[in-house]
Amino acid sequence: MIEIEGLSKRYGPKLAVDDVSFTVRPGIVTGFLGPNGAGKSTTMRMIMGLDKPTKGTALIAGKPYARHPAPLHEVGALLEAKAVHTGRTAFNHLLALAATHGIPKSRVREVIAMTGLESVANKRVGGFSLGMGQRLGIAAALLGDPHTLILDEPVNGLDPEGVRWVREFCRYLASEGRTVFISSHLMSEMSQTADHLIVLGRGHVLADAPISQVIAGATRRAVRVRTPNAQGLTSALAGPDITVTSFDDGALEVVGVDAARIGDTAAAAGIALHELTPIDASLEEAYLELTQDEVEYHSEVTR
Ligand SMILES: Nc1ncnc2c1ncn2[C@@H]1O[C@H](COP(=O)(O)OP(=O)(O)OP(=O)(O)O)[C@@H](O)[C@H]1O
Repeated sequence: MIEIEGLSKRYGPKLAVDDVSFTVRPGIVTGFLGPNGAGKSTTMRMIMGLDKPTKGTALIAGKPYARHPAPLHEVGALLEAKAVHTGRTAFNHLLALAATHGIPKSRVREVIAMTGLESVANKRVGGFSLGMGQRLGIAAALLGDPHTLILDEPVNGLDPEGVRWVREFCRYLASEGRTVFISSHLMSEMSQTADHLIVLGRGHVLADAPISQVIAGATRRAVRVRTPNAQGLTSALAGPDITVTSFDDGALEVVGVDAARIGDTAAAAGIALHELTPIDASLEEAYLELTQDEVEYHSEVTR
């Protein structure tokens, strides 16, 4: 379990993390989602004791990282995934890490098997593909058999097979009862991996809920309507927070009222309907809607 309470981090004039509170529970995968620069890595670094909070606390199993006598057994992390440039073999790289933490050689073999690295265990890490490097990073995070796993953008840059492996492995680790906390800036990725989502934007928590709820809450529900009396229907529907947009092909898109109410309103006004179709925004649109005001750098439209 990870408990974050009133956590803030200031870098000079920049408040990278602003009074953030949430809990990451065991047994499920919790996704940490937000646009670039939202403060995800900074939060994860504070949890791991690598950055000092300006305010607030980040506890793992009830204690700050540094207060755990054997932190590797409590939490394993893959932060800022980058290739390990070393001439060592994967096995020796893990063995060196294990030795400095009093972890037996048998555990090195175990994590190599768990992460599917057997065939490359005796190859030099320097020549690893990004996908193999990620597996190695995850193997290192698992060395101490920790209850909590923190992975920062674990699928960034991976091919589809690598993405699927990380996704399935995270779900497996959670099914063993571990706390699994993974960050991403892609909603589509999280929607297939996480059970619960914490969405961050400009250092603030924008959502903290089961994934289905976040999607439902952020989804802009529109209804496509066709009628021979578009003008009549538009006036009959008029109301605060209801927008009706007409398209060249004669269709109307209504936002702010559901299909049933549109049908009832049309029937009451004696207006025929030729189409009444609810349209859900895509996942990515739902996420963009949630974070649109919170993106640090909007891309400039150039003409
Ligand atoms: N060491 C630092 N010094 C100054 N500013 C920093 C430092 N680390 C992060 N920041 C700033 O804090 C903000 C949050 O950065 P952070 O890396 O935590 O975001 P993120 O959500 O992880 O984004 P990304 O997906 O791009 O890594 C950004 O504006 C970043 O520029």
